[in-house]
Amino acid sequence: METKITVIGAGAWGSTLAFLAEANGHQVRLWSRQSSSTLADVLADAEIVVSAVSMKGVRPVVEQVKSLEIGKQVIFVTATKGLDASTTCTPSQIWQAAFPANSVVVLAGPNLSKEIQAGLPAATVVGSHDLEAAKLVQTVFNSGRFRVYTNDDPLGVELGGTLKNVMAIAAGACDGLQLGTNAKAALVTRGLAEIIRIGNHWGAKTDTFYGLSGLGDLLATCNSPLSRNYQVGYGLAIGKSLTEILTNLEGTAEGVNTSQVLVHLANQQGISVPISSEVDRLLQGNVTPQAAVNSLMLRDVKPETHLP
Ligand SMILES: NC(=O)C1=CN([C@@H]2O[C@H](COP(=O)(O)OP(=O)(O)OC[C@H]3O[C@@H](n4cnc5c(N)ncnc54)[C@H](O)[C@@H]3O)[C@@H](O)[C@H]2O)C=CC1
Ligand SMILES: O=C(CO)COP(=O)(O)O
Repeated sequence: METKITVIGAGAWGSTLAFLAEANGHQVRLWSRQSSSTLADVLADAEIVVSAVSMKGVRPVVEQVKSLEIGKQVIFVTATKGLDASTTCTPSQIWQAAFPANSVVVLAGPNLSKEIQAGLPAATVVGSHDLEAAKLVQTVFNSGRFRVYTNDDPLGVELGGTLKNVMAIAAGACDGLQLGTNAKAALVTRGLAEIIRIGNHWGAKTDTFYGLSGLGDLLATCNSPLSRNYQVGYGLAIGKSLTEILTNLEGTAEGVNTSQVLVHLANQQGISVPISSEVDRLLQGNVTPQAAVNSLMLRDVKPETHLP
């Protein structure tokens, strides 16, 4: 059945999601700030609204959409991976607060857009408290090149995709410093433990982080030079400045903002986040990449668990 879909945000990810839905025979409208049509035009009679703007655009876009007449049956799908700098909310929390009567679905997974655009196979997760809405979104995007799973823990799906960006910066730095495969494996494994610790504290399920949107996305972005977050860490480790890296970066590296918001929140709430703290210090220019490694290696010894 053909569904009317509007994708907001025509960056790398929004364009890819629009392409995938269109390839499945749906009627897709792609909107960006540069579009000649208004948001009101492209949202008229939309059944599914997909938001793929970067984190800084979420609140302004939500405010614009809120000023329009949106029916309760419209499903919102959020594909942004970040935390709001001023409120620390996740994108789905912002959408749900603005549209309490609508279903909100989170889409996240190991989805480097350039690989998907090149026709390579990938899988993703759609998480929602409304499983019927998640199933509809699953059928809209699922295909032989893009396998879509459902999940009933949207917060876990969203936090997996968001927090791994911080670890991808660390992994890029690890490779930039040429620390080897053992170090990288240790970093990614302890990075997952840190993500689970934070996620549990905020109410997400442990199991979700072992899925595609957690471990899956962590593996993809920590191992691929296509990841913008990885590129940030790599660049810092080979001596580039953050300003220089971000100026030349193709698109958005959400982990830069996420690290800051996350570490601030974790300190307030007493959650132990050693890797994220070193990433944040590195991004702020308060530690060298090698000193950050030393600091992590020389922490007090402890049992192997995701608990603090
Ligand atoms: N590129 C990728 O491989 C993937 C990206 N993501 C996530 O999707 C989000 C977008 O990523 P990309 O498309 O790669 O970034 P991008 O930098 O290519 O595009 C960002 C888009 O957001 C729009 N935007 C920003 N502020 C706005 C505002 N105030 N109003 C309206 N639009 C605004 C920009 O115009 C642009 O179209 C990020 O949160 C990213 O983490 C998720 C999965 C894969
Ligand atoms: O989230 C992504 C892949 O799943 C994209 O990663 P980057 O934002 O680091 O490029």
